[in-house]
Amino acid sequence: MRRAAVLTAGSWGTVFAKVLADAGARVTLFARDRAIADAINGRHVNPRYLADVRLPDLVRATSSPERALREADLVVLAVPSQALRSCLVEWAPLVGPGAVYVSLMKGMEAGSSRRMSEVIAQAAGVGPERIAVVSGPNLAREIAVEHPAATVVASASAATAHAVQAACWTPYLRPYTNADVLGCELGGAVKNVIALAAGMLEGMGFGTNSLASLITRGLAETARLGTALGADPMTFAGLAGLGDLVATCGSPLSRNRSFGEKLGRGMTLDQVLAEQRQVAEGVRSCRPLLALADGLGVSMPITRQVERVLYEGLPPLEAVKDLMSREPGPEYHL
Ligand SMILES: NC(=O)c1ccc[n+]([C@@H]2O[C@H](COP(=O)([O-])OP(=O)(O)OC[C@H]3O[C@@H](n4cnc5c(N)ncnc54)[C@H](O)[C@@H]3O)[C@@H](O)[C@H]2O)c1
Ligand SMILES: O=P(O)(O)OC[C@H](O)CO
Repeated sequence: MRRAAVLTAGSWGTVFAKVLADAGARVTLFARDRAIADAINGRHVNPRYLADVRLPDLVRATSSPERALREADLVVLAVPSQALRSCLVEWAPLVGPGAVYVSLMKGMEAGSSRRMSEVIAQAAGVGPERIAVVSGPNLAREIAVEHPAATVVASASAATAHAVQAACWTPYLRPYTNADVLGCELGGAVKNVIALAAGMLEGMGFGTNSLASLITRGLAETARLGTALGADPMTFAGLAGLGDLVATCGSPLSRNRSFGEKLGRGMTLDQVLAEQRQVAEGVRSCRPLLALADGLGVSMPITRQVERVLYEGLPPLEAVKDLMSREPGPEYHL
């Protein structure tokens, strides 16, 4: 039987712990708040993030990272992307030799523009064969109540990808493998920025044509950056690209979309941040993505406008006007 540690017990970590247990693993979920760990052990619910879904008996919780990581052969990481590096400074020395790291995160590190698998490799000092990334259209709430969905397990090592695939295959979650770690991670990070824009459109009262145009052109700029970095263009037509973009931009369950919707209704960045209880990764990933694009001379006009709304106070309607008034060009250009 596999032994998995999931760090931490936020929305997706808690639901993924359920997935792993439903697929047969013994799971220890690390909750920073001891009251959450006690509730999971006593009542099988996470009262903060998933109060109405019973977690399987195979999920146990602890507020000690050492206890969570002891004997784990899968180390599943679900923290806000900006916190990962400092978490690993504490956690990596507690991880056993040979354990596989699984990233559930969809963000880019501010300052370095590194992807989460790159942060893991660097901060934990492990090779790419010991790292996998799980990404796809996986709104935690829907997976929690077992609505059928698919996802991607990406790793540079086929053996690692297959092992993680087997570890999270349940009747309601169908994992596919992919060797393109870069493309899968970029798809997950950029879709959060595009979902902020989708929310803004909703907040401003625009309709389905606007949303479909945004999703399609958002995918175009994702693929432009990805291929310039060396990703497989096919990845962006898959679950971690188009699939996740459609799910996140279209669902009121998305934190990024909801965040954008508030901006679209006229709230400021600080006002929305003050209300936000869960992470909206696009807010902090926007600039590191643009830094990558600028370094390569890649155009990402939607991401650029989202950044201006977030950090320059540009009214969302002005951002739309700027996007629409650019010189029209061919649909496809690299
Ligand atoms: N929720 C989803 O539907 C979903 C689905 C797929 C991927 N993801 C990705 O998973 C990652 C985690 O998202 P989430 O939904 O679980 O977020 P969340 O906001 O629900 O939970 C974040 C968790 O991280 C912990 N945390 C916050 N700051 C921390 C810090 N400084 N150090 C250590 N732990 C800290 C919190 O205690 C909490 O347990 C994100 O990158 C997100 O994009 C989320
Ligand atoms: O709630 P969001 O916006 O972080 O999106 C959640 C997942 O990434 C959807 O696949």
